[in-house]
Amino acid sequence: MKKNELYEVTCIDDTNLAAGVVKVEGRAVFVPKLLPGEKAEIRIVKVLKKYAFGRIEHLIQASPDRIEPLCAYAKTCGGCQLQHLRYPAQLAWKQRHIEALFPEQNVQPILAAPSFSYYRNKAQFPVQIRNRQVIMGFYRSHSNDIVPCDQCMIQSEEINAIFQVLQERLTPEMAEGLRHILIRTTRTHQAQIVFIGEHKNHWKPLIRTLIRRFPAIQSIVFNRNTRRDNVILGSEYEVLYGSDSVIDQCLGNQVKLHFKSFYQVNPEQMDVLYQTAIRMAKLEPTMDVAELYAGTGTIGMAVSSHVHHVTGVEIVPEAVENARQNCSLNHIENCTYVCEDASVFAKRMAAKKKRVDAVFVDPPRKGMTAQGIRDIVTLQPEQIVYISCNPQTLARDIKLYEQEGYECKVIQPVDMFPMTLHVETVVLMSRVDGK
Ligand SMILES: C[S@@+](CC[C@H](N)C(=O)[O-])C[C@H]1O[C@@H](n2cnc3c(N)ncnc32)[C@H](O)[C@@H]1O
Repeated sequence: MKKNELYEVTCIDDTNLAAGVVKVEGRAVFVPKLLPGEKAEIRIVKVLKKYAFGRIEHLIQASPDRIEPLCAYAKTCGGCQLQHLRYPAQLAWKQRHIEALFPEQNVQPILAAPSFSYYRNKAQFPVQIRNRQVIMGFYRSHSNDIVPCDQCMIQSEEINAIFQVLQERLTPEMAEGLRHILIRTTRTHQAQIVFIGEHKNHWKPLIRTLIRRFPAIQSIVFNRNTRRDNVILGSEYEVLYGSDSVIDQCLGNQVKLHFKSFYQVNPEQMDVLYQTAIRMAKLEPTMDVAELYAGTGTIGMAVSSHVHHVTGVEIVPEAVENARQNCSLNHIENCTYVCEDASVFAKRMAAKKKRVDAVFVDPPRKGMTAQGIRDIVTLQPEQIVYISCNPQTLARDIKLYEQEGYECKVIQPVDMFPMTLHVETVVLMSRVDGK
């Protein structure tokens, strides 16, 4: 097999990155977006020792699950990977991949999102200047090239509208030193814009236009980031209009959100996710609960009415401040928030012999460390509810919990991210008796 050769193939399987798998001369070839059962002519683009990569030249026989993507940029933009699949087929794809990762477990049918377009409340647009022109959009897959686009079909309509004005008005002088523009919108019709870059520019006329056109804007911030890595936000910032936060609503609670605080990106499915987690845990009014990786306290606040006390732990100081403010905004008196590493907190609580009946953990994509899991286990909670946005790290971590004396009762996938490969999963684990 050589680069550039053409082959007629039938797709026999697919990977968790939505690449079809075909066999050519006994060797596996991975072909992005080719679906199982499809016949296609493919061109070999890269040959390695044990496998190769190809791309679809033309489809000979398309799957009934295939559709023409709704988004004009689906072929070039790396943001969505499943636009070529009907929504029910996207759900089936996610279900199949989760079941393959957890073959022995009780995996429930995935909870579908009520809408598969315009659902996201936060976008981070990279900004570059090319040939004296400002380029904004999303990254091409596996690249730092920006695919310029004037709208995104998974971002909220408000984000698209603000983005369009920024595209019209942002001159190369204004964009000099800028790296990203973050836009966040809320269900309460508030909006926030964060200009992220090395230095401020003359943005006053642009800001005047934005706030005149969009009364929803409550917060415009400049965030200085001079780092050379791919971390988007820097530490220093200056409020240019309004405040550094917006206020949203989640399950009847007001949620103050600093621009540095994490918040779920699909608000409708956020409610479903948290309700699922609360329903799974058998909560009782006498229970003391820990909420690890708490963000702005959204889970803890929703849990608080079912239990005696919630202690939340979060490492980002602004999010901890939000969690505390959110409890006062909502007159919740049985939640306490601590700014600390989750596993240091667990170790400290175990040393104090603090009783914890149930633990909610919701770590970032990289999941937990083995030591973090051992530290949580030293608290010996009856139940652990693990919320994860990365099934691979979740599968790894569940094995560690099982080795530490917990059993996995139920796994509930929730589709938080239609059109993309990503999926959120809630798992209930309980302590095996006698350990
Ligand atoms: C996936 S978010 C979940 C936040 C929150 N539960 C929610 O649903 O909005 C993970 C959170 O963990 C926090 N975090 C990351 N590393 C941490 C650590 N070592 N200890 C405590 N919190 C951490 C992040 O700042 C982020 O707020």
